[in-house]
Amino acid sequence: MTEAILTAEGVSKDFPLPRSLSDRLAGRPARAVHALSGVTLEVRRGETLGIVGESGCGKSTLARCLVRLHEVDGGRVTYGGTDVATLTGAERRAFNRRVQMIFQDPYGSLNPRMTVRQILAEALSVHRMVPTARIPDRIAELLALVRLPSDAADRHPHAFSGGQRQRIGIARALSVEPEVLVADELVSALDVSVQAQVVNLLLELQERLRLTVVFVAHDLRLVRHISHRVAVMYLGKVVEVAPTATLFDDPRHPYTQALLHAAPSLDPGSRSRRAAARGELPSPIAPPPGCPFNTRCPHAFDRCPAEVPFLTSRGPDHVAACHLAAPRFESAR
Ligand SMILES: Nc1ncnc2c1ncn2[C@@H]1O[C@H](COP(=O)(O)OP(=O)(O)OP(=O)(O)O)[C@@H](O)[C@H]1O
Repeated sequence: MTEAILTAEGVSKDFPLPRSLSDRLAGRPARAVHALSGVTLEVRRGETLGIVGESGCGKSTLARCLVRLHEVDGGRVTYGGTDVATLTGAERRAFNRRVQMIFQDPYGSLNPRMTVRQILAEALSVHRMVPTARIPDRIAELLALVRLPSDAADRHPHAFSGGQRQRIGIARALSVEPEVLVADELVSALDVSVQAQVVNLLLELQERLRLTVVFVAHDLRLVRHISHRVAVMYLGKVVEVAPTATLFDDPRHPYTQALLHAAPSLDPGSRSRRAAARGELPSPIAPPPGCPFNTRCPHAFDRCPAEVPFLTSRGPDHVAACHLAAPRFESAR
């Protein structure tokens, strides 16, 4: 089995809510959005790990914790076995270089006043990736790597289409020779035809450069196409992780089953999305006790609201957090 390069171990992240005057006068305690509650997940060297789940389940928060854009409130994130919260100075800079995030919105992350050459030169110089004299050649190599023409270097981001801007974002991330790319909804804002091109480019780069990729998306078709393994999140928790084919052919968690059932048809023109399960998604401010899915689960029984299910083995490399047919005495992960 491949080594874990990046891990979340019991990671929790809360976002405190502003306390109103009436709350304070009434002595009501401060409340918070529990975006992540005890998330445990490993990212293995050289794999593409897909992370899926309904809007608001904590995918982006987890991605940001993995690259340390958020500090965690509980648990820890490790990189190469070291708690990333303990990294300072040169070690922190090395982590920032080796673990890169690519964002959904290239408008927001590419400086509109800089040319592509300036954007890439800045990334190359900040981390002193190549001698100054080598920068022009390296920029040409990076543009070729993401299949942009060499004259792209002297244009500004607004001169490009959405898909091309995402290629610039990928080139910038690759300029610092990362080990891990965390892509958060990389292609959600793009047209379906362009999505496939950018995802196929990422797939090719992942294999060619032996990158480790965390691919956060709500589009199950894309996740299935690109991922070696898939983690399913619900209300701030990971509820199932399995190799891609296993997850899609033999989902064990009732939430995963509902999510796959509700997925839009494989017709690429169809972007319709149904709710993944009956009933309302509970508020992450007050998640239900026990299994987070118990209020919507068609199989819930008395143990479900009473006891939090841990991830337990369901087959080779396959875990799910569900009391149904869960081996009772298996150790919690
Ligand atoms: N900076 C923040 N401040 C307050 N609440 C936040 C913040 N970031 C996320 N949240 C809340 O945390 C919860 C999880 O959000 P997150 O964006 O991680 O989910 P997501 O699965 O990525 O959703 P989406 O697919 O819509 O991006 C949501 O209830 C969200 O409103």
